[in-house]
Amino acid sequence: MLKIENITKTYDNGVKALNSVNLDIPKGLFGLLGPNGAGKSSLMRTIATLQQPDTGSIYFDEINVLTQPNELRQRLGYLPQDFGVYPRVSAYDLLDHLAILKGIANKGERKEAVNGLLAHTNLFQHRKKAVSGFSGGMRQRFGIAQALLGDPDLLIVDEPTAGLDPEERNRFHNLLVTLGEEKVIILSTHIVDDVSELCPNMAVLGNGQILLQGNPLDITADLNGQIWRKTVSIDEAAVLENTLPVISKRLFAGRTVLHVLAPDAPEGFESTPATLEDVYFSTLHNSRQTPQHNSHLTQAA
Ligand SMILES: Nc1ncnc2c1ncn2[C@@H]1O[C@H](COP(=O)(O)OP(=O)(O)OP(=O)(O)O)[C@@H](O)[C@H]1O
Repeated sequence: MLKIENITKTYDNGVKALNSVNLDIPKGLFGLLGPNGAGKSSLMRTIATLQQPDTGSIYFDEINVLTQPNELRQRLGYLPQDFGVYPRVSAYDLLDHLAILKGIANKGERKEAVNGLLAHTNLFQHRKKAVSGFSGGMRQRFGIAQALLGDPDLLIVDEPTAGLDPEERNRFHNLLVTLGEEKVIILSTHIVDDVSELCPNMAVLGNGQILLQGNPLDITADLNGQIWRKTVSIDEAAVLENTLPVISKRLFAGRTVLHVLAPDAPEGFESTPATLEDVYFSTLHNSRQTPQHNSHLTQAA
């Protein structure tokens, strides 16, 4: 269990990236969802002991993450958002090199670990190819392979599926689900489907604050009966946006589909089942309307 309490971080330029963040993260896949600039990477880097917060504490089981960073690193695997190491050396050699850096000194043990991880991430048949020639999906799977060196029980993956094609994304999801059976995995993303497909627990981070947390099914069910849909022209959408609480606007077959959050149906709108995307957009919408009252949106996990 990872316990995050009252984490706050203001950078030297005055940006308050994290504002009293509290989270309890159990074993399994945990989705941390938020728009660009919400503070996800700041939180991931703090948990990964790469930067210190101004206030607060983080415990992973009995380890005090902020005062015992080396102990945490022994149990941590991290795939950063900008894992940019793609040299012209083979996947096997690069992973072997990273295994040495991770402290796996014994040659036989290292060979077993490296081959095992390449097989686990479906890269064994590509082990002799240069990582620089890998596709986006293969690179991300290689990134996971390096994060899994030393068999960590806390795994942090920051925006891992951005830029992957649907097949690669699916394969990557299946890999995460298998790993989630025995580890705490934090998946930081701005892609709602990543969370709805994978995570039994999640939180929404906006403007450095936890706006909502819980089980995706439960928090989605809470909105049922309050989401209304209408397909309109672009001009009509602009008018309705000024008069109704529109939480999302997306294109479908060249037309605009509006979703509105309201207790009763606005004229011409029909009921539609709530989705996690509705939850996400309505949470962000509400926090923008009343930024000073964000705390009332937080639900118990
Ligand atoms: N080292 C830094 N120095 C100053 N400001 C920073 C630094 N790192 C991040 N920020 C700012 O802190 C805020 C949160 O950024 P962060 O990268 O944590 O968000 P994010 O949710 O991961 O978004 P993204 O997906 O765009 O990276 C942003 O306003 C960003 O510009």
